[in-house]
Amino acid sequence: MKELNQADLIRVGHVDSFEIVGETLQGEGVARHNGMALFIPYTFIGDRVKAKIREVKKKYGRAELLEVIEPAQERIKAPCPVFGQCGGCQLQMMDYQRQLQLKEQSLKDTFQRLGSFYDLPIDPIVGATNPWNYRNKVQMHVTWQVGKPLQIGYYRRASRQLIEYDGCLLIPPVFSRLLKLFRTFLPAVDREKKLPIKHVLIKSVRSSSDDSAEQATSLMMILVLERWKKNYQDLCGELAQKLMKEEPSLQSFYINRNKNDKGPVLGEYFPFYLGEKMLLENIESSTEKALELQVGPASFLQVNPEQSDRLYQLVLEAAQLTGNEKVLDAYCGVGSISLYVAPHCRSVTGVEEVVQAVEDGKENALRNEVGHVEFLAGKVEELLPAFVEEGVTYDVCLLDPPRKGCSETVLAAVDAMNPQRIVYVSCDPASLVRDTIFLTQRGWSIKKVTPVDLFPQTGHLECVVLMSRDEK
Ligand SMILES: C[S@@+](CC[C@H](N)C(=O)[O-])C[C@H]1O[C@@H](n2cnc3c(N)ncnc32)[C@H](O)[C@@H]1O
Repeated sequence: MKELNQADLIRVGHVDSFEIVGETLQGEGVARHNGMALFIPYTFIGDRVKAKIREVKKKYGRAELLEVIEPAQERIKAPCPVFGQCGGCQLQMMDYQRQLQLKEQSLKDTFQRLGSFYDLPIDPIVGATNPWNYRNKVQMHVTWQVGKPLQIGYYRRASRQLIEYDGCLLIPPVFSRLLKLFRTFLPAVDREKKLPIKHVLIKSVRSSSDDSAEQATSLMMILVLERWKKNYQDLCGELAQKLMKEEPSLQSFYINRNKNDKGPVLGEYFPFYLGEKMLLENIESSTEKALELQVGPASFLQVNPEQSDRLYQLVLEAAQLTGNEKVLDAYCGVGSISLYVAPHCRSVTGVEEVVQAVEDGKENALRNEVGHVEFLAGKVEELLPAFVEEGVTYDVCLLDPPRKGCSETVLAAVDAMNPQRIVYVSCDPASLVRDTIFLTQRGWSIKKVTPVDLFPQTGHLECVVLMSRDEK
C-alpha cells in the first residue's frame, strides 16, 4: 500500500479556519495545516482567517483568503478599492508601522536563513514620511481596439487580465488627472482607433528644489505602440497638444514603438516627440549646490524621489569619503550616485550597460560642472575584469545592481581590486545575501546594514550594506 505523505491529507477546495503564525515580505501569512505550511495572501501574524485551499505541493500549499475571522491588531481596511485584485500592492492591509516592522524582520530572517548571519549590525529601517502618492513613474496597460471598449489599468495579480482604475494611491493625483484626460481625448482624436496603443507611461520630475508643491512637477507621457506609420504623426500631435493644453505640467510627449509582447515595456525606437526632449530632475545634493539630472524617456530613475534622496545620503555616509579616494560606481544608471558622491572624493568612474543612460550621465556631469567623473558604457561583467587585468584599482566600490544581484565574475573582480570599502545598494534581500556570502568567504565582513523603505505598500525592500576587509 502507498505510504501517505502530508500532501495526501490536504485537499484542494477544503475550507477551514487558520491561525496565521508566520509571514512573508510578499504579504502572505503562513498557517500550519496537518504539519504543512500553507501560504495565504493578504494575511499576517495575529490574523485568524477562513480560507480555501487552492494548491497543494509536496512541502507546502496555497490558500485563498475568504474572510478575516479575527483581525490582527495592526490590520486596517486597505484604502484602495482594487487592493487584492491588482498586482501592484501586497501590504495595504497593514498599518504603515507594521509594514516597516515586517520589512525589518524579514531582512534579518533572510540573512539568518540563507546566510547563517546572526547578530548583524542592522539599523532600524528608514521609513517614508509619506507612504502614499510617492511614485514618479507609472506604466499602465491599454486596450484600444475596434469592437472593444477603451481600458487602461494594471494587470490582475499573476495574470494578464486588466483591472481598470485611474486612482492608484501610489501615484500622485496629477498622474490620475492626466490619465482621465487621456481617456477623454483619445476617443475624440483617434475616432477610428488607428493607433495600436499597448501601454501608457507617465514620469514626473521635481523641476525645482521645492518638492512639496505639485506645481513644481513636470510630466512626460510616453505612449507605446505596437507599430509605427508616418500617418500616425498628426493624430499623435493633436492628442499631445490637447493634453498639454489641459494639463500644463505635461511638458514632454513621446511615442515609443515596441513590437515585442514579452520583455521590457519600452522598445528602442522613439519615432515622435512633442514639447521638451528631456526633463530636468532636481535631486537633493550633498553640497550647497542643487543637482540637476536630465531624464529622457528611457532613463532609469529611482521611483521614490523623497526616499532616494535619503538612500544617496546613506551611500555617502557608508562610503566615508575624505576627498582622496578613487571611487567606482558600478551599475550607475544616469549617474545619480556618481554625481552625488563626486564632491567628496578624488574621482568617480561610473559603469553602465545602457548606452543612452551613459550619454545622459556625461551630459549630467557637464550640466552640474563636475569634472572628475567619467562614465563608461559596457557590462560590469566585462569591464571590471578588464580593470583588474590592467592593474586599475579603486579605493571604494559602490554596487547598485538590479534585482538579480551581481555575478560571481563581478564580485571576484571587486575583491581583486582590493578596495578599502564596498557599499552595496540592494533591491532584493535574497540576491544580496547570496552576494555577501561570496564576499565573506573571501575575507570581507558586513559592517552595517541599513534598510530603506523605497516602496511602501509593496513587498519590495531596498538596503545599503557597508563591507570592509576583516581585521587581521
Ligand atoms: C538599480 S539600477 C541603479 C541605477 C543608479 N545607481 C541609480 O541609483 O539611479 C541598476 C542599473 O544597472 C544597469 N545594469 C544592469 N545590468 C548591468 C550590467 N550587467 N552591466 C552594467 N550595467 C547594468 C541598469 O541598466 C540600471 O541602470
